[in-house]
Amino acid sequence: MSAQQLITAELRQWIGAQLAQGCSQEQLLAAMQSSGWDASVAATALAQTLDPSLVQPMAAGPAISQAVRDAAAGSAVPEPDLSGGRPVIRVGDREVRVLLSLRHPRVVVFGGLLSDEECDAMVAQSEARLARSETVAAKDSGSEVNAARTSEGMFFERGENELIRRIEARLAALINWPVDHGEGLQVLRYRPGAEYLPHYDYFDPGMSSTPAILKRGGQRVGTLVMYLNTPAAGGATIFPDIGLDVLPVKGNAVFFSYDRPQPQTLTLHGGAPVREGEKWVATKWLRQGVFV
Ligand SMILES: O=C(O)CCC(=O)C(=O)O
Ligand SMILES: [Fe+2]
Repeated sequence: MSAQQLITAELRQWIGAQLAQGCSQEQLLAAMQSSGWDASVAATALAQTLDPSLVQPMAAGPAISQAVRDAAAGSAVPEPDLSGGRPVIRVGDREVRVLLSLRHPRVVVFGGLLSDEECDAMVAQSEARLARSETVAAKDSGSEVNAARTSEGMFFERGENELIRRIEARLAALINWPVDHGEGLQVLRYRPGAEYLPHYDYFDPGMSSTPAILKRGGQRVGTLVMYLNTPAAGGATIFPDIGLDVLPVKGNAVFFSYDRPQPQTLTLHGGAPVREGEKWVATKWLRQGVFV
């Protein structure tokens, strides 16, 4: 059955009544989803109720919030140009290998994105700052303690130094997404036993903190996790919905994108426990707009 067949006049009337009673667009979407409506059908029904002239959910209507439009239509996302079918993409001075390409969810594994020297330099530059962040976290009665993530992390400022600028320019060319739409690179160090439990990288539309976060560049729509070393054992980046494990190999990277902040993107992922040695990654998160 098509989405339009499901969206009856009665459904739109009911949505209208909920809105009239003061229910927010986001609350209504969440309520419809939890009672079994497909997220994009629910968002389309809501968009059409708010603006009955809508033929396509993409059409802009002044009364429709950005979150609802994204849920209905899907956002633009970063995407490497693999159209030539070549196993190697030239970005600037570097040849990056395409090791795996999956359409849904959109996942691409790259080989040789970073040189060994670039990986070592990022580890060296972040190590001192990780040590400092440990001290802060310990003093500050655990505000940074997150049981789901047992790694330690730090952020580079975007464009912070020559190395970071060079890598950011390469990533932007690789996935066709402007440098200024990216957050600063985050480096994580996992010691043996450390892991990152499965999560989504987009901001949960139902959380009260999300609207303020979205003001700084919109939703996250893509992630690139770069491996700065090769752990002796364990530490794969896992995608439980699709049973994919990406083994960390120094200089390689896994990219994935998500056009809406919803589980149907199948982008649930985590870092499996490191069994032996350390694991170092640098993550670049891509936003819809300019990240400030
Ligand atoms: O460490 C990994 O493999 C995953 C990291 C991750 O999910 C993130 O940085 O958002
Ligand atoms: Fe993540």
